[in-house]
Amino acid sequence: MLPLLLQISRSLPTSSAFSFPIRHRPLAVVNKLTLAAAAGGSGSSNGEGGEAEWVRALLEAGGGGKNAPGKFEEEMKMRGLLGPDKGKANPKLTANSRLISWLENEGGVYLSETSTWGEAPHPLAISTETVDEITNESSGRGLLARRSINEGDELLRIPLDLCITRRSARGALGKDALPEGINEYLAMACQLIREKYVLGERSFYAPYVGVLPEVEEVNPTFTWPDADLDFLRGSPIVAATRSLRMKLRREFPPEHYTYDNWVWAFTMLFSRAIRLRNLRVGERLALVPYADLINHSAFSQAFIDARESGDWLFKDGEEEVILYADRGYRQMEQVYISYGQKSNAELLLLYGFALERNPYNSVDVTVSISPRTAAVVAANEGSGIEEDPLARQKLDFLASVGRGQMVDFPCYADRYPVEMLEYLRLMMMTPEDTRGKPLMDFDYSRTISSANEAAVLQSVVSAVRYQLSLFPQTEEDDAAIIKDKATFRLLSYNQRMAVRHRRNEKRLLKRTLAALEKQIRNKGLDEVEVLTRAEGSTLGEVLKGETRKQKTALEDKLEKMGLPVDIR
Ligand SMILES: C[S@@+](CC[C@H](N)C(=O)[O-])C[C@H]1O[C@@H](n2cnc3c(N)ncnc32)[C@H](O)[C@@H]1O
Repeated sequence: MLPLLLQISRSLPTSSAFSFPIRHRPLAVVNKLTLAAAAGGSGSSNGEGGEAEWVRALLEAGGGGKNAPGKFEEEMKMRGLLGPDKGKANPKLTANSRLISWLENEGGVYLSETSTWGEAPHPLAISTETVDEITNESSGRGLLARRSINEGDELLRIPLDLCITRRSARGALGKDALPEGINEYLAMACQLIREKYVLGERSFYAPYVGVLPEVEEVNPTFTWPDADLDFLRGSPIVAATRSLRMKLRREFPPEHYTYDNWVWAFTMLFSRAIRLRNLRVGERLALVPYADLINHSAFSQAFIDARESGDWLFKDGEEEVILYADRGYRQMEQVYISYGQKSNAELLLLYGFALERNPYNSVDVTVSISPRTAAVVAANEGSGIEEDPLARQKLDFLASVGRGQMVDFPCYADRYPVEMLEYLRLMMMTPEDTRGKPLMDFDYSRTISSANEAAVLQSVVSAVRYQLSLFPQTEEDDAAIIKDKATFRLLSYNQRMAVRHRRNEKRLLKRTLAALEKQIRNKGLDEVEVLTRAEGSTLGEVLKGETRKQKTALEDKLEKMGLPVDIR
C-alpha cells in the first residue's frame, strides 16, 4: 500500500499541487455547510474512498484533479458554501489556517490538503459555519469529509503534548499555585484564563485559543440572563442551571480573575473537554485542539481516546489522541462524534444546544413518598391519615440502599428506569403484601402484587402529571409559537432554544403518560382498588415533618462528572 502510493505520487506531474512542503499548507476551510444533524448519515461508502480508491481517483483525474489544493474550496464556492466573497476577509478562516500550521509545526500533525510522499490528503477539513438541518440554528465550526471516508479510517491523531490538561496547567502556573490532586476543571480553567487573557498573543497556545468561541457563541444555560431562563419555567433544567451557577460563583477566585473570564473558561471546559480513558495514568480530562472542532451526533458511534504513539514497530513512549471513523462518509458530509448518551437538558445546560431527535432525551420526574410514620401522622393532624405499620422499615430500607424519600428519575420517551419501579414497589408495600416477611426479602425488580403494581403505576402517572403541570404553557402553545416562523425568528437564540426544549419535554412527558395509562388498562389494573393503600405523595410536595432534599438526576450526573464541588 505505502510503496504504491509513493510510486504514484512520484509519477504525478510536478504541479503546484505537489511541490509545496506539506507542513506549511493550510487545510481547506469551508464557510457554510448544512449539518446532517442527528440523522445517521449515508452509512456506507461501498468501499469507495479508502486510500487505494483515492489514489485511483487521483490517477483517473490526471494527477491533479479534484484533490489538487484549493479545489475543495473552489467546489465549496461553486456550491455557494463560502458566501459572496466572504472567503478572504473572514477572520475565522485565518484563525483556522493558523491552527493548522501550529499543529503541523509544533506537533508534526499530518493535516495536508494535498497528497505527499506516501500519504493521501488528510480526510478532514474545517467548516467555519455549520448549521443544524432541522432547526437551521448555527452549530459553529465543524469538521467535514474532504474526500470520501471508509468506516474504520483513521481521522486524526493529535499528540497529548499539545493538549491542555491538569498536567499542562500545573506546568504553566506552577506546582505551588496548583497543588497535586487539584480538581482538573479548576486547574484547566486557570490555564485557559492565563493563556487567553494574560499571555494573549505571547501564549504558545495562541493559535488554539484563537479558534475557541466566545460565551455568546456557545450559550449554555448557566450563562443565560434570568429573563431567558424564565422561558424554561417548569423545566427541571432551571434548578440544575441555578445550582451550577451557584457552584461556579462559589469556586470563583475574585482575587485573580474577573467573573466573565471564569465563566468563559468553564464554558470552554464543559462544552469541549474530553475525558480520555485510555491513558497510561488512567483517566484524564483534556482539551484536544482540532478534535474539539467536531460536533455531536446522538447517532454517532465514534469517540475520541488516547493511545501510545508510533506504529506497532516503533512505539516512542509518547501518547496521542486518536479518532477512527465509525462509518463511511461521503465527500462534504459533516463528520460527528458522540459526546456521550446525553439528554437535551444536559446538552443545553453544558453545551448550549439541544437536539430535535435525541434517543437519549429524558425528563427528570420527581417522585416523593412519605411513609406515614408516627411523626408524619402527628405533624398532619386533622388530615385523616393513618400510620403505616411498615413506615419505619421502609425508611430503614431506603437508608440502607442510599435512597431518600424524594427521588428524581429520568423518564425517557419509551421507557422509565427500573430503579424507579423498584423504589415505588417498596414504598407501596402493605402488610397484605409482606404477610409478615421483612421488606428486605422481596425482589422489587418484579411485580409484587396487582394492587401494589397498580399503586406504583398510578403514582408514576401522578408524578408525571405534576411535572407537566409545572409548565405555564401547554405543548400546543409552544407548537404555535414555533410554527409562526416570522415571529419565532424574532426571539433570541436562547429563547428559541428554550421554547423548543420545553415543548420537547412536554411532548416526552405526555407520551410517557399515554404509555402508562395504556399499560394500566392492558394489565387490568385500573379496576383494582388500591389508591388509598400507601397514601404516598408523588406530587413532589412534602408532607409536614420532612425536610426536603432536592437533587435532580441531572445534578447527580454532574457530580459524577467530577465537577469541582457539591452542587449544594
Ligand atoms: C466540542 S465543540 C464542537 C465545535 C464547535 N462547533 C466550535 O465551533 O468550536 C462543542 C460545541 O459545538 C456546538 N455543537 C456541537 N454539536 C452540535 C449540534 N449537533 N448541534 C448544535 N450545536 C452543536 C455547541 O456549541 C457545542 O457547545
